[in-house]
Amino acid sequence: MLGDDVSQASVDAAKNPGGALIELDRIGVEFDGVSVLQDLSLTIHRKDFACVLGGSGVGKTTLLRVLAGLQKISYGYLRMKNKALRVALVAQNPTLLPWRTIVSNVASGITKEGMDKQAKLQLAREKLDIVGLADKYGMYPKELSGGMQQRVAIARALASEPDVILMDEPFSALDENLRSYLGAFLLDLWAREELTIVFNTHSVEEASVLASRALVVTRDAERTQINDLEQWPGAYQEYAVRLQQPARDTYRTAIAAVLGKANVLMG
Ligand SMILES: Nc1ncnc2c1ncn2[C@@H]1O[C@H](COP(=O)(O)OP(=O)(O)OP(=O)(O)O)[C@@H](O)[C@H]1O
Repeated sequence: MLGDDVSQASVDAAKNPGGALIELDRIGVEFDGVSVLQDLSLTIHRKDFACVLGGSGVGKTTLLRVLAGLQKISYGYLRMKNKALRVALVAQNPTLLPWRTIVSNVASGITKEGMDKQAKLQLAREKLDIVGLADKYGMYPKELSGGMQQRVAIARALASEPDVILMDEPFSALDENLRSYLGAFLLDLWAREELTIVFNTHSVEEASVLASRALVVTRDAERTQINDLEQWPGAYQEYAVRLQQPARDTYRTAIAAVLGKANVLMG
């Protein structure tokens, strides 16, 4: 039994060596007096790959917008690890500028002050290399497939060198094969670059593969709750089994074999 805040804090620190980056403390969001999020608490830790599941309209996008600082909260507290914490958002559809080349689109995501154009383009090329589009710098969005365009959007998010990347159903508009491929790709990137990701999805399958933490949002008349999927009874339970480490490791080994980077994923 934990008697005080200090012992709770030390348990949390041991469980989450990455430390808390963003904390929502009993927050609420109302639109014209209608509650969308109520009394919701959530902590995002460094190196989380947190997948957020929940029915349509439960408030997942609103939650991401709160974490991104784009949506004002009506009450409660939002705490960031520090004022300089950077957050990037990747939307469901890659909103690239059609008249700009890929590298220029990625460079447009760079927020660091004092960088000249050449330095920005160099950084953009590096990010495109990371997402496997080194040979596409000079192309235009319409010349790329949907999956490639979404990788450009990910590169643009990476270019802002964010502490947290928020992704709102980023692969849901893509076909099943591409979706699996990009899921594997993102998992590899997360491990390699030590990213912190919050990822909204409708797919329990997708969450059970990607998540280091899978969260389920539910709401009743008084509260919006967000719980770890492992603790969630009922419909999600059968999937929770897949989140257990041996199954995840097996899956990752398979992905790693495909990507030829077993050492990275399993390291
Ligand atoms: N700007 C807004 N003004 C008024 N109501 C809004 C606004 N944005 C969202 N809502 C309402 O808030 C609720 C939650 O919307 P949100 O998009 O966050 O849900 P969601 O879980 O992401 O849904 P989906 O999975 O279908 O994308 C919905 O009822 C929506 O109509």
